[in-house]
Amino acid sequence: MTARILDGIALSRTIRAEVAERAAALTARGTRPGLAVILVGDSAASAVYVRNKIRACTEADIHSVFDHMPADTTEADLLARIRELNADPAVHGILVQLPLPPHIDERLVIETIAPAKDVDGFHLQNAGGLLTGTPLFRPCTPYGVMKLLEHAGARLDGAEAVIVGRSNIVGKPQALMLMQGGATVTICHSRTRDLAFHTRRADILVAAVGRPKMITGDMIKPGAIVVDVGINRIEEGPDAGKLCGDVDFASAVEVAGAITPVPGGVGPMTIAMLLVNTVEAARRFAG
Ligand SMILES: Nc1nc2c(c(=O)[nH]1)N[C@@H](CN(C=O)c1ccc(C(=O)N[C@@H](CCC(=O)O)C(=O)O)cc1)CN2
Ligand SMILES: [Mg+2]
Repeated sequence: MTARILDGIALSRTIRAEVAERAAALTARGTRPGLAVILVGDSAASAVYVRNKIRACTEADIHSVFDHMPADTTEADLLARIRELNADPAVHGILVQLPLPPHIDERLVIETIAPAKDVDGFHLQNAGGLLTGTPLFRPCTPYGVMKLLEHAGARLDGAEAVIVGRSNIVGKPQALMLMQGGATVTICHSRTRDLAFHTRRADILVAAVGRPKMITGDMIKPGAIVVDVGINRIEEGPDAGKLCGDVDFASAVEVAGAITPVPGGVGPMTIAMLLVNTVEAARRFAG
């Protein structure tokens, strides 16, 4: 049996159209939603993601401010810019593209963003809010995964969910969201013994480990929903330059019940949920 493909491009389009309607309604009431995006340095991948975020804002008629700062920007200058944006009433969401150059303390940068404008959901107040069930904003990638699962009709209550990866921006918040949805959650990581033992038990398997094609079909329970968060560029061979996920799609698609592709799965949802959070920030600002 071949798995159903969970199309993140189609769902993200629907969500972005809804966001555009909400943004227009807020603008008509005097608050045009605004997002500030800061990119530090010259990473080609980050530049693509940031460009796509700005384009998505334009399409939804959300005001955007883009600051491209040089790679040698000092931490103090970056923090000063964030403080300016914190005070700017035309900006409701602030996003600093990660990763940052190594001389800048990522945690300090995130903690400098006003929690009410932290549309990435990375600030400690939002991370703590997610832990207790009341965040202002949820991190966009795991939030997008939840929307994909909802759209796929996935039953979370009582399901075995296994996440491979324990990052602050995907693995950990994903675990909390799935647990709050009623799933029994296991988080696997680089020190997990017998990874396949865990992944084969998963009704819902989320791969967010950053290792190309690491999850193969034999590691998947027949009929499982497989969500691939990985975005890896293939370095060599006939597919050099193409993207692949953390899941070996060719073998996984023969076993899973449903699966997200890479590209075209979780990635577009990340951007859609950023717009959702931005409009929500503006709605709260407008009261
Ligand atoms: N401040 C943040 N930094 C980073 C985040 C984040 O949510 N906030 N997440 C990732 C990168 N990311 C968003 O910033 C992101 C990555 C990939 C995609 C995407 O749409 N991918 C496409 C393929 C795009 C391509 O061709 O390269 C897909 O999967 O179809 C969107 C957002 C790290 N940094
Ligand atoms: Mg650093």
